[in-house]
Amino acid sequence: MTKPLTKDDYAPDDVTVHRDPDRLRRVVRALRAAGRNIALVPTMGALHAGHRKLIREAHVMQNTVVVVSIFVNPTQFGPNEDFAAYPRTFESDVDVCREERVGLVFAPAAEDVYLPGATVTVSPGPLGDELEGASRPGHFAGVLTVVSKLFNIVQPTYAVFGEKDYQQLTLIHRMARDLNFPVDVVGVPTVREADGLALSSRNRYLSEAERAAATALSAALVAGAHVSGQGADAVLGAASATLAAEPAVDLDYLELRAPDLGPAPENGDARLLVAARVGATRLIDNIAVLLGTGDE
Ligand SMILES: Nc1ncnc2c1ncn2[C@@H]1O[C@H](COP(=O)(O)OP(=O)(O)OP(=O)(O)O)[C@@H](O)[C@H]1O
Ligand SMILES: CC(C)(CO)[C@@H](O)C(=O)[O-]
Ligand code: BAL
Repeated sequence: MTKPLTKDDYAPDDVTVHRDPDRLRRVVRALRAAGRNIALVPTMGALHAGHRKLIREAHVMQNTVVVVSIFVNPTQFGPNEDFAAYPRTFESDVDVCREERVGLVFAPAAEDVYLPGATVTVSPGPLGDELEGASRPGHFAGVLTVVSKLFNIVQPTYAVFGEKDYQQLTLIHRMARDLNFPVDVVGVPTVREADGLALSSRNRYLSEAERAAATALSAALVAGAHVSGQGADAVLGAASATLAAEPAVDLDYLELRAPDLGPAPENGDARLLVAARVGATRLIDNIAVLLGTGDE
C-alpha cells in the first residue's frame, strides 16, 4: 500500500532520503503543486566541493527545493572500468547535503532504476562516439539514459551539471533540446584545487606522486589558453609540451573543438579538452579558449 504523504514531505526541515522512485515522484509533485521549483543535481556520490558548488547554484534559483540524486549508474561503466571500486560514501554524502540545505536526496537501488527486461535506451548520436565516447564505448548512452530517467522521475525545472564533464554537459543540453525535455540545463564552471587540479571523486585513487603529476593536465590547458591569440597550432603545441614533460601522464586525447564540440573554428571561442591516465586513474579536464584574436 502506498504511504500517504505527511507535512514533512511538503516542507522538509531536514534532508529526507528517498530510495523509492514512485514515492520521490509523488513528493516532488506535491512540492510543485505547492508552488515550489525543483532543481535537480545528479551525482554519483563521494561528494566534494565541486558538488557543493552545483548545489549552491541550484539554490540561487528562487523558491527552489534542491534534489540531489546519488546513484552510481552501472550502465555508464565499461566492463574494465571502476564501477565496483567507485567510492561510495553515503553517510558523509547525506551530511554534505544537510550542510548545503538540500531538501531531498534520491538514492535508488539499481533494480528500481532498471526494471528486468528493459531494452530501450537513449542514443547520444555521433558525438557519443567521440572524445570520451571513443575511449568509453557506450558510456554516453548510459549517461543519457539514466539522466532521462532522473528527469522523468524528478521532473525538475532546473538540472545542474558541472563543466568538468564538458562533453556530458553538451550532450545533456542536446538531449533536452532534441527530446523536448522541459528542463533548464544549467552548467557550472569547474571547481579546482589551489594548484589547478580539477576536483573529482576519482582524485582519491591517486598516490602522492600521482597527485603531483596530475597537475600537468590543468597546467597544459592553461599553457594552451595562454597562447590562444596565436591560433590552434600554438595552443595544441604548448599544451602537448606541458603534458610531455610529465612522464607519469599517459595521454588519451588532447583536442581543440568548437564550444558545441563540433570542429574548432580558426578564430573565436573554442574548447580545449584533455583526458589522460595517471597511474591507473583516468582523469579529464577542459578549458575555454579564445582563438586567434589576440595580438601575440
Ligand atoms: N570539480 C568540479 N567542478 C564542478 N562540477 C563538478 C566537478 N566535479 C564533478 N562535477 C560535477 O558533479 C556532477 C556529478 O559528478 P560525479 O558525481 O561523477 O563527480 P566527479 O567528481 O565528476 O566524479 P568522477 O571522478 O566520476 O569524475 C557532474 O555534473 C560533474 O560534472
Ligand atoms: C550525470 C551522472 C550523475 C549520470 O550518472 C554522472 O555521469 C555524473 O556524475 O557526472
Ligand atoms: N563524472 C562522470 C561520470 C563518469 O566518469 O562515469
